[in-house]
Amino acid sequence: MTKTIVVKIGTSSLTQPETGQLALSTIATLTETLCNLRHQGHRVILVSSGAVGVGCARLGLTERPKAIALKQAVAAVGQGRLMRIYDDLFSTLNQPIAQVLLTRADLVQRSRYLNAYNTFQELLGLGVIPVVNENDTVAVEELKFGDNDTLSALVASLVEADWLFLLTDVDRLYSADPRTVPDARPISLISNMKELAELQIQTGGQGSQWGTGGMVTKISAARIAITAGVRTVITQGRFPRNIEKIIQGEAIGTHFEPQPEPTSARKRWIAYGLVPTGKLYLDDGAINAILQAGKSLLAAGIKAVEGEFENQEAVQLCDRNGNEIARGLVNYNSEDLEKICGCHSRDIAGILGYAGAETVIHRDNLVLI
Ligand SMILES: Nc1ncnc2c1ncn2[C@@H]1O[C@H](COP(=O)(O)OP(=O)(O)O)[C@@H](O)[C@H]1O
Ligand SMILES: N[C@@H](CCC(=O)OP(=O)(O)O)C(=O)O
Repeated sequence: MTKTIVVKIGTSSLTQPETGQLALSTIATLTETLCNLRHQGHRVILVSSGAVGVGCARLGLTERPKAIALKQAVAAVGQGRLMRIYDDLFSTLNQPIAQVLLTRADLVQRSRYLNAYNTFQELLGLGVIPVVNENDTVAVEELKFGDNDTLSALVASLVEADWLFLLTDVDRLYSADPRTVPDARPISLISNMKELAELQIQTGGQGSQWGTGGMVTKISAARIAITAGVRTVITQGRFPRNIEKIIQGEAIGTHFEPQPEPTSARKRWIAYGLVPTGKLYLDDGAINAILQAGKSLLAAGIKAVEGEFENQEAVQLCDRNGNEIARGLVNYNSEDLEKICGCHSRDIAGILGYAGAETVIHRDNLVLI
């Protein structure tokens, strides 16, 4: 049966750790593997990091740049070279590819989100393998994916993929960073997010020298993907042929089982496509009503409002300690919400001088995180 498969490869797998030079044999094997998957009839998307790493190698820089403008310039150098290499290898195997560079803003606006969806569908329908990266050269700090783990999960969610493979430089997820904790326990399967929370995995710092997010962004990417019904696997990039073995049922890497009933596409867009612009702190009654009874959020349950936002923007809903429990689209801007928080719905019109919505966030616009 045709499956949609998203494969993300990180800089740590694409380059030699010692020299920063490209790991050509890995890239070639990855290319062959993805072509095999295409021949088996699957729809394939590659999310490839490496623009900054390859740009650095080209320019003789020995460290990942920290200054934003320099990083953006280096990415512009590296992205072209990266695509040339992919195009050479895929063309040798007669496989057409396409470059798709996205920024966060492309997924925030509903019309652009749907446009991106349509473009992916066309490319996949044409038998093309889209090669996706963040458009690092133009991305502005406030509207960035920041790491390609998140980007790949959002792409997998957008196209409703069956599989997301996060290829990295460790063979799987461990209870702690195996580089610093040698007796860390390997984890093969995570059946749901509650189980993940109970495992209390330590993720340490930033990841490898050239990587961006480390393990923490892979775990949050897995969370986004499984909510969309995408089975997610963290496995080693050095052995791309394992992708085929995993699809055939071999227990390699760490598997995150997809949520049995995926959240609807619109709610996923609210939860992960949009960038929240404020926070609402809720009392225990409101938290219960949302979590247990699936109710809408009323002004009476809001203890405090943080940030500046307009009506219909996305906000985070938090407990008293600031832990996020849900996201939603607000029916009031932050200024009005400050005035009515803690108040009964019947008093809103009197306080604001107009009859607004009865709910602050209607349950159709509210998603549990
Ligand atoms: N709990 C953990 N299990 C496995 N690896 C971990 C864990 N915590 C941190 N890491 C580190 O995450 C690194 C991979 O992240 P990163 O360097 O960002 O890779 P990539 O470039 O593939 O995105 C590993 O090299 C490992 O040292
Ligand atoms: N967009 C950046 C990669 C960002 C990123 O997430 O890198 P990595 O942690 O190596 O997957 C680049 O192409 O260099």
